[in-house]
Amino acid sequence: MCAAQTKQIKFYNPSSSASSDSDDRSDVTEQLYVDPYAELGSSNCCPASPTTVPAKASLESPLKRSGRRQRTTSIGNQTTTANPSECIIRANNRTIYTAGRPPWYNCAGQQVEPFVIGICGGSASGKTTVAEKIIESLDVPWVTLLSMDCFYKILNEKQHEQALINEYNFDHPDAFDIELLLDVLTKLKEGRKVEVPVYNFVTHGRESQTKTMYGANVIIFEGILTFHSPEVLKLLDMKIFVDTDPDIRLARRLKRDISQRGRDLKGVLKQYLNMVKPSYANYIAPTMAHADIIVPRGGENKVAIHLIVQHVHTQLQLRGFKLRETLANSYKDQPMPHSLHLLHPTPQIKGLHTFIRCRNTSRDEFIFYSKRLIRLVIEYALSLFPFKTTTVETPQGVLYEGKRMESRKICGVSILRAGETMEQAVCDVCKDIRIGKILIQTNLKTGEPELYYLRLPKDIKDYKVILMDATVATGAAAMMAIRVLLDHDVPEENIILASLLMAEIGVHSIAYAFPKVKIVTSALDPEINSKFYVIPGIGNFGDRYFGTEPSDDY
Ligand SMILES: Nc1ncnc2c1ncn2[C@@H]1O[C@H](COP(=O)(O)OP(=O)(O)O)[C@@H](O)[C@H]1O
Ligand SMILES: Nc1ccn([C@@H]2O[C@H](COP(=O)(O)O)[C@@H](O)[C@H]2O)c(=O)n1
Repeated sequence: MCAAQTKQIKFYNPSSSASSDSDDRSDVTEQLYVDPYAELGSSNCCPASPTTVPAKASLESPLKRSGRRQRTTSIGNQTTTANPSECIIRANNRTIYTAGRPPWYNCAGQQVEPFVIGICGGSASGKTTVAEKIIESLDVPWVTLLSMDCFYKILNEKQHEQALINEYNFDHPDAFDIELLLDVLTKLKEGRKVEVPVYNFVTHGRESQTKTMYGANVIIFEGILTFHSPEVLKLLDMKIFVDTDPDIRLARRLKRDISQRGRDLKGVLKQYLNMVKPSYANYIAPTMAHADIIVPRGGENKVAIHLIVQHVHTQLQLRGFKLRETLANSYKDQPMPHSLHLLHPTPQIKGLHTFIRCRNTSRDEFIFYSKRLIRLVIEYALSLFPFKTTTVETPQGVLYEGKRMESRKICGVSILRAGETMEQAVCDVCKDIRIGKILIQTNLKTGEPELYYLRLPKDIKDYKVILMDATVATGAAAMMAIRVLLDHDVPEENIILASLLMAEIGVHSIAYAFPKVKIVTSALDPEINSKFYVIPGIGNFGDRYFGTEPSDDY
């Protein structure tokens, strides 16, 4: 194939490889993650499926079922997806699969601003290579690489003809759609969703599809004129200029443009001498003055990369990334929030808890008594939705003043896998309910929750949502799920979090970050242990319910 090279946004998540207990990931050493909402199938709703899928299937199947675990092609040293809508899964010649997205908000549930690094330098100076080296050494989850090339303007017919004979100046600032670029970068910095154009160097045009992208912990923005616009400069937290000898740049460019961008020797030289070289002198080299760091020799300059990485780590530390740990150590001895709705601890409720908490309870009994409790929790949750007064006539011809739920648009969203055990109850009590699923797993290396899979009704913002998880410890996973719902425009006050058992700390964390979310549970436990299990607790609810081997000691 003539390398129809598209430079596009890339998503990196190198840290989560160790965490994954799903999929055949023995060869996973570095993972890339694509926008969870757009890429992992947020648009479709699965019909109400009151299933209790066995644990392993439940964990493995979402990615496989969605058919998104696909290979990519590697062009030159670039990583490109065969189809831009697929996940990017190859880097450094190692096969990788989609991974989870770590928290993108702080303990208060607010978005944390990403750290934005701008990399500037002449064409083929090694900007992309430096960016990739930084990402490799950073070992930080959720890093995004965005190229300025995505923002080349769409050419008119005349300009396109000029481009084909190497007479269009792609190195002039006017060649870029700065307005769009500013809009995208600003939104990304705010953690908002953006559509980024995908550029094709062979056709000199944009691909028909765009790439959906959300904010990240670190965004690297690279391009020949990244320091040209004063507005863009203001968005950059760190500015790096890659300074490589012009002869080396020309040699690399010749090789690359001929092998990857469908050019010939004569054309590359003509474009270089008439436009690339003068533009470098006029517009690119002068912006070196804005740089915080100048990196001679590009990607091979290990000392410079090391210093950059150290600085980024310090900055990330300041932004606060240890969410679960922070949550676990907050809110000690605080009064319980008003948003908490605890089932009255009647002897019956206590009796059910006694069964499910006892370590000797058989699996059959555990399921039976859990289901009874779950049903009570769900009924209680439903009672918190708004009701209106209504009058009906009884068979005796007498009027009865009753209540009806104001809206029948209810959606149950389970946090997989334990939350899935609550779907049956919600389907039993709500006719025509929609069901969504969110798979969040803990990264065993970082201890943080990570978002792996998402399936929500397209119009979820119009629904009242019962978010279900069997147990809540620090509240980190529930917070992530709530954040996802908010990002899908579900009003906070329309969310009820329903859980069998919660740790007090988890209730505080959720209530502090999302005070309008109602929290319903059948029991509150006072503590969590160092592994973030609720104490006294029920053990690992998923393992006991699905009969799987304990995934960890608790
Ligand atoms: N230090 C290096 N030694 C040899 N080749 C390099 C080096 N850095 C980059 N290259 C090659 O030069 C070309 C341009 O590098 P790239 O990082 O894509 O530059 P830019 O993003 O500035 O255009 C690529 O083909 C890349 O493999
Ligand atoms: N249709 C196009 C668009 C851009 N170019 C050249 O690409 C260079 C920027 O990309 P780098 O990866 O080298 O930074 C720039 O110098 C343009 O001349 C092109 O040839 N055709």
